[in-house]
Amino acid sequence: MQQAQSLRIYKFGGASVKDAAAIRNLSRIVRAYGGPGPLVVVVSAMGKTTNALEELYQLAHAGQDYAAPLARLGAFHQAVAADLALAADLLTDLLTQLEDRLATLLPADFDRQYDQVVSFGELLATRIVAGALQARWLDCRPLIRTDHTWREGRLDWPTTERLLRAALPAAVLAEGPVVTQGFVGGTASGATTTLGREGSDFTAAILAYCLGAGSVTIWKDVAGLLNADPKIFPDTVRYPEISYQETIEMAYYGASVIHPKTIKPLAVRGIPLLVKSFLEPDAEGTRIHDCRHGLLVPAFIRKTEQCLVSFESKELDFISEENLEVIFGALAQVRLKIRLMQNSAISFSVCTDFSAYRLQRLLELLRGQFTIHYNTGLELYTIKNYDAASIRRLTAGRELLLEQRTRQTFQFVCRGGAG
Ligand SMILES: Nc1ncnc2c1ncn2[C@@H]1O[C@H](COP(=O)(O)OP(=O)(O)O)[C@@H](O)[C@H]1O
Ligand SMILES: N[C@@H](CC(=O)OP(=O)(O)O)C(=O)O
Repeated sequence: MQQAQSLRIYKFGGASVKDAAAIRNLSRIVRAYGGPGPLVVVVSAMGKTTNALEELYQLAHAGQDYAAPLARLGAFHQAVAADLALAADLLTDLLTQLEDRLATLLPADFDRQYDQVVSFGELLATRIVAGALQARWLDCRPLIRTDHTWREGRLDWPTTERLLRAALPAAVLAEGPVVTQGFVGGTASGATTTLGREGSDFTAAILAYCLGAGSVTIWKDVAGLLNADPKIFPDTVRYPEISYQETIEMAYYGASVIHPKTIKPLAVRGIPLLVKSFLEPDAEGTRIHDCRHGLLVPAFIRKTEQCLVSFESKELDFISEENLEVIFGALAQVRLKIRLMQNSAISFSVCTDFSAYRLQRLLELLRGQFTIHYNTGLELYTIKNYDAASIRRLTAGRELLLEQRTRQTFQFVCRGGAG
C-alpha cells in the first residue's frame, strides 16, 4: 500500500520526444525528478508521427503508393535510435510488422485497420525511450482493455485495473522505471484499439487510477495550464493551482493542453495532476487537484474546423421532442460531437466538429425529414469566467453566427480566420 501511494506517473507527449535531443532531455528529467520510488513513464508518438501514420494509412487504404513515406518514417526512427547509440536491430520487428500490416489491408473496416496501423507511432517511440532510459518496455495493449469502438475505444475499467495490477505489482515496479505507450489499448480478442487523438494524457490517468498512483505529471512545452493557448492568444497567465472541476470544463470546451477524459479518473481517486514544462523542469507548473479558489481570470478557448448545421422541419412544423430524438439519434450514429446547440420555433442548430465523411452520412440519414443547411470553416470561442472586457476583446470585429451565455461561460460561433 505504501508503495502504491508513492508511485509516480510521468507522461511525455510528442513534442517532448520529437528527436534525439528531446529524448536526452527526457532522460535528464527522469533521472533528476523521477525518484525515489516507482515510476511509470507514458510516451506518445514522436513529434507529428501520428499525423504521418494517418497519411500513410490513407494512401495504403486507397491502394496508392506509400513506399516513400513509409521509408521516411522508418529511417527517421532508426536515425534517432542510432543517435542515442541504441542497438541496431531495436526497431526491426516493429517496422516489419508495420510493413506487413500496410501490405495486407482490406477495403472494408477503415476504422479498425486505422488502429492497427496508427498505434505503431507509440510502439516505436516507447522502444526508443525505454532503450535510452535502460528501462523495462511494457506493451500496454493486452492490459488497457477496451471494447471494439475503433479509434475511440471505451475502457473496461474493472478488467484493466485487474490486468494492470497483475502485470505491475510492487515488486516489478521496484525494479526500476517502466516505459509504456499512451493512446493505445486492446480488445479481449487481441486487436489493437486507440483511445482518440491526443489520448496519451488519458492513458496516464488510467494507469494512475488503476495502480493507485500518488501523482501524475504531464510534461509539456508550456509553463503549465494557462488561461489560453499561448500560440493563439498573447499575454497568457498561468494558473498555479486549479480545481479538477474547472480543468474538466476547460478541456471539454477545447483547451487542447489536456485530453478531456484525463481528469475524471484522477478526481475520483483524488490523485493530483501536475502540468510541468519539459523546457523548464524546475519551474512550478500547475497543480490540478481538489482545491477551492476564488474567481479565476477569464480563460479563452478556440476550437477550429467547426460546422454549424441547422435542421428545419419540411412542413414548417415546430421543432418537437420527437424531431429532436431523431436528430440526436442520427448525430450519435454518425459520431458527430455536439459542441453547442440552439433551437427556435421551426429550426434547430448544432455546432459540431467538422468531418466531411460524417456530415455526408448525417445528411443521408436526415434529409428526407428535414431541410438542412450547413456552414463549414467556422470557429467556436468559449470564455470561461467571462467579464464585459473579455467579451469585448474577443468579439470585436467578428460577425457572430450564434451566441450563448450561462452565468460562467460565454460562447459564440463565427467564421474562421478572422484573426
Ligand atoms: N490553456 C492552455 N494552457 C497551456 N497550453 C495550451 C492551452 N490550450 C492549448 N494549449 C496548447 O497545448 C500545447 C501542449 O499540448 P500538446 O501539444 O497536446 O502536448 P503533447 O503533444 O506534448 O501532449 C501547448 O503547446 C499549447 O499550444
Ligand atoms: N500520438 C497520439 C496520442 C497523443 O496523445 O499524442 P500527444 O501526447 O503528442 O498529444 C496523437 O498524436 O494523437
